[in-house]
Amino acid sequence: MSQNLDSKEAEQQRVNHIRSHVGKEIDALTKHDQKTKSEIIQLRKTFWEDVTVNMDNPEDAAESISSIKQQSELLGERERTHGQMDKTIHTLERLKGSPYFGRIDFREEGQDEVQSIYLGISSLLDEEQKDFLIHDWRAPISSLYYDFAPGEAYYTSPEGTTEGEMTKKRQFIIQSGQIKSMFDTGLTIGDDLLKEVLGNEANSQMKSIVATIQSEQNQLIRDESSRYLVVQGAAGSGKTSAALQRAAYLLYRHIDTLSAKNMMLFSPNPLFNSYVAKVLPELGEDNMEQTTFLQYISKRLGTTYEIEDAFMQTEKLLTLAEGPQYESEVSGIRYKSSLAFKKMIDDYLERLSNEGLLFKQVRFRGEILIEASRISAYFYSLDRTIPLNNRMKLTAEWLLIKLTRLEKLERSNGWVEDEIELLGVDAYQEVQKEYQVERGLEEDTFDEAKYERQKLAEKLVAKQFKPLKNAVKKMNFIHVDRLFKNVFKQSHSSVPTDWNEICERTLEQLDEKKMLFEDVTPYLYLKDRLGGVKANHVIQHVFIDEAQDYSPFQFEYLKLIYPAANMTILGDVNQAVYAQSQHQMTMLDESLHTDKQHQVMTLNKSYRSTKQIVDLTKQIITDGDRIEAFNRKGDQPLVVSVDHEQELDQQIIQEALRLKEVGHLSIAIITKTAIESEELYDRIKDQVPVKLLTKNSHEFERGLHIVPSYLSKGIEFDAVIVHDASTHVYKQEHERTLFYTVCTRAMHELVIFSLGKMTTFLDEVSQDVYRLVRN
Ligand SMILES: Nc1ncnc2c1ncn2[C@@H]1O[C@H](COP(=O)(O)OP(=O)(O)OP(=O)(O)O)[C@@H](O)[C@H]1O
Repeated sequence: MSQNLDSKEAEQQRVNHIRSHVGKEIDALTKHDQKTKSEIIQLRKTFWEDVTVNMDNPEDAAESISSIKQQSELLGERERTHGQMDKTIHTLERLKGSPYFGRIDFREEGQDEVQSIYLGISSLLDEEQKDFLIHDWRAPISSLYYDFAPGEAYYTSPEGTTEGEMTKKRQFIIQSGQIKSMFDTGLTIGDDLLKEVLGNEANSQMKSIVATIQSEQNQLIRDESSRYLVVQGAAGSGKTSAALQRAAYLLYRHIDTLSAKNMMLFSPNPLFNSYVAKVLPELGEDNMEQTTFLQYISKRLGTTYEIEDAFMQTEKLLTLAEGPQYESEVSGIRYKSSLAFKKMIDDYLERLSNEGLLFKQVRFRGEILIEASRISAYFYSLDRTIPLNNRMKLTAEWLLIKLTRLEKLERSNGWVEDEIELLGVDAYQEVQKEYQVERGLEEDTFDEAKYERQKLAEKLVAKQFKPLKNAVKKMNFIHVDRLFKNVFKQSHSSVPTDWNEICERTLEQLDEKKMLFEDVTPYLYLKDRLGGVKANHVIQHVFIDEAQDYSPFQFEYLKLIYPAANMTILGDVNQAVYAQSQHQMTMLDESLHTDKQHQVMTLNKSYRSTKQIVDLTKQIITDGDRIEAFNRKGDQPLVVSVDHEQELDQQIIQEALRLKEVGHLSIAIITKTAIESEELYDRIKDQVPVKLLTKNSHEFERGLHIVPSYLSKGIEFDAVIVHDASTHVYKQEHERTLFYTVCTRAMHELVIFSLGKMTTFLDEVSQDVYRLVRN
């Protein structure tokens, strides 16, 4: 299509041409897809007719298995094609509605011709499959759009760096195939478009930012220079958004080797999981696997312990009054999250390598089959130069051989005979069938009754030994629980001053089969180092959002369980709300990321909130000067002080109704703790339609919500009402980050209430940036 495309009419014609092209592709693909679908239905219907099943002898059985395999491979292949086609049709449909969002004209150095490049969520070739009608936003050349204003520009690709001149940069808003607006810009990404996007009301689900990615975000999205990319970004700077775009970028770049199944996102809570769930599908990609640290550890720990989760821990600490108990609990949490504690466990493991390991007795039907001391003797008889976990594997193999021998002996024990008598008809029939098969092969040399007795005994004992063998395979013969307790019973070369109290509290909990959140990672670390790491080699890329909530110990542990993975680690030290991360080294700490494998980036520009909100929130934290607000205007935040609780409730309700009235679709009343949320909910639920969000909430819709502070992490609302920012609620220095996190959830309006005197965190904020109302 060579034409002068400067006018809106000409651009619209181009859009029409693309739409018709896409329409034809959709029709062709849909036809093809329908054919594939019918084939799948047919294959499923006739699956068993098309395979030959004959189990009469081993050769026939092998042939049958291969025939079933062939048939299921054929079906699998068709199903994959169908899935792929569905995905492509879906992407094409999106292209039909909005084919692209940007255009750049670029003249490569040494060339006369100016190329027009249109950027969309996926690439599209013309009829002859020669020229790109649309370039995928992730293509190397598309980087020009995000990184440069018109003028000299360059991009890098696997072939090297291409320099040239960008002669035009145009942005489009195209909806349902119509150009709603288009404008040329002299900037990197025009502020107008961004302003328009950011000015919209919040959605209950995050959207892709593909049309307005900022240059510094683009660096983050495309960086592949290191194994660990660490991003410290201010609240609302687009860390989560950019991380999801990055996932889409990596999937595009490594299409042959990387799929969504090879990626994992660790997010702060289940609510957040659903909040971000639409971004990748919107970009035409499958969602990666998502989990929270709690979900991961709960799966690993099973039900032996009642696990305290991070929310319970936070709730406990937030409700504890300042005093010695608080100090001592926090000190324990911090120590157990540190690399010093990891070193203590490493030293302990070193000692265990030579002595002190504890094993469980192997018991069967109430009797000891293998004494723990025998297992220990075997373990320590092995060559000590072999690493501990390998010796443990050898011990497990030895145990399995021993169990197999004992299983054979067990068959002639009296109980077996008794239980055979009690077996049902099915068991006898099964053995008789087997008898027929084997007799068929070996003629008449079989004594049927003897055969039956032997087989039944074999099966019966095998069934009962199976759990034992499985337990051995899972390394359950190691007494991890007692070994973990011993960490807190033994002396160590260097311990924190309040070590005795830490030990006492930990042992008390463990004895009650309760596991404190801060003990979970060290416990799993010890377990894995003893019994062999449960490493996941499938995951090639791990995204950790809200990384300020992870300790250095957790970082080391995640590296251990995802040994093949690169990591994108994103967070904001100013939003550290858990005890393990406040005024304490976190996974984000630069000192952990000094070698070549690590790349650290910083995002200081905040896009979520209006300039007026950022002007206030940046003054809450100590190093807020660095934060720059995107210039989007709104009302100054409102700070309202009231004297009585009932009055507070009424004013909150009125304010919520006002915010709704002015058109805000999602409004959150954020309390400090979950208890406060519940209490407030009970008090006002009959007066105003409101929903309560808890740690078990998996989704939220538009409307008015009450949510505790730490669950609002990572998400945003059109308007936020801070329930009570009085000095007795946000009082202690460590609650500053919590207060900052809460206030930064607001996009367009922020209202801060206080029952009585305001938190001192607001004393440091200039009164020019908010409106104060005293009742
Ligand atoms: N380049 C961009 N274009 C359009 N919107 C953007 C851009 N960058 C960020 N945003 C918007 O800003 C808001 C904040 O983004 P996001 O939640 O990714 O920030 P964050 O750094 O993860 O925030 P926090 O740490 O406070 O949770 C979102 O609404 C997002 O869509």
